[in-house]
Amino acid sequence: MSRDGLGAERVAWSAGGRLIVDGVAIDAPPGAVTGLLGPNGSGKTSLLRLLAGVRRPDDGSVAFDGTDLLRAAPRERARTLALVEQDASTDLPITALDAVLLGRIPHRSLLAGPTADDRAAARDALAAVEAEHLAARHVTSLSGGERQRVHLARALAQQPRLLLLDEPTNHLDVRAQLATMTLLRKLAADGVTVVTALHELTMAGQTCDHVVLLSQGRVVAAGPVDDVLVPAVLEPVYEVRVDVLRHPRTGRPVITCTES
Ligand SMILES: Nc1ncnc2c1ncn2[C@@H]1O[C@H](COP(=O)(O)OP(=O)(O)OP(=O)(O)O)[C@@H](O)[C@H]1O
Repeated sequence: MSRDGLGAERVAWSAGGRLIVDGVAIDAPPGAVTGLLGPNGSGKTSLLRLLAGVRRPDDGSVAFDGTDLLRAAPRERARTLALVEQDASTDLPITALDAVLLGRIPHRSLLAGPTADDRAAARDALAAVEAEHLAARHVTSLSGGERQRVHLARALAQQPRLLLLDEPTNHLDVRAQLATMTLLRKLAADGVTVVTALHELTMAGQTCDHVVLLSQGRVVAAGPVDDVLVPAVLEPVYEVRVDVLRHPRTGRPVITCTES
């Protein structure tokens, strides 16, 4: 496969005797933010873990910039992609700076400690998520939102070409949510391929270029936000009444949901 960005085909994974991810195909181009949407249990987290190589699919292929990610060595994969997991927890008694420095490991020789460049990259990553002030704090003492920023910083320090995120804003206050989505847009503008699971449909409408909508482990719609974030597509999947308004300044979709 030779196209740029992420290309997954026929990805399937079963667990507990059930097909959880059912023949999923995804195309996520570089320079774009692709949103992964779908109701609870539709398979977003499972799919992200398969794409990241945390789990191995039972079937299908996952390629990035023409390289087969499923066959890539773990270190090569860690230099290519970073996954920001939902509610990732760390019980290690390490500081936030040390947690972010973990993101530098794929970039240095196995036995070497962090270099001055690694420390600078880690501090830059903490600054990018407005968490410099947390550098010396133990991660176990951080709030949910603070921890979420540190996990994102760890992924940024990894300097991935493919960034996969699982609901990266679910613990963040409104300002931090907006800052995170602005950061994702900036990373995409710098050429990173960004794929993020989201629950907030309006946030997806304001931030994403493309969206992939999952239901019961299958892709039920994929394409530009204006094609997918429409009542005819969303209502049967979420089983709510959907109205799509236009944001007065951005012109992008604002989605309101009411009980059907
Ligand atoms: N290891 C597992 N064993 C059995 N079932 C699993 C396993 N992992 C996930 N599932 C099931 O697969 C389905 C999809 O789960 P997944 O976490 O991928 O959904 P999701 O779309 O991320 O959901 P949410 O929006 O609630 O985070 C769920 O029904 C879940 O219970």
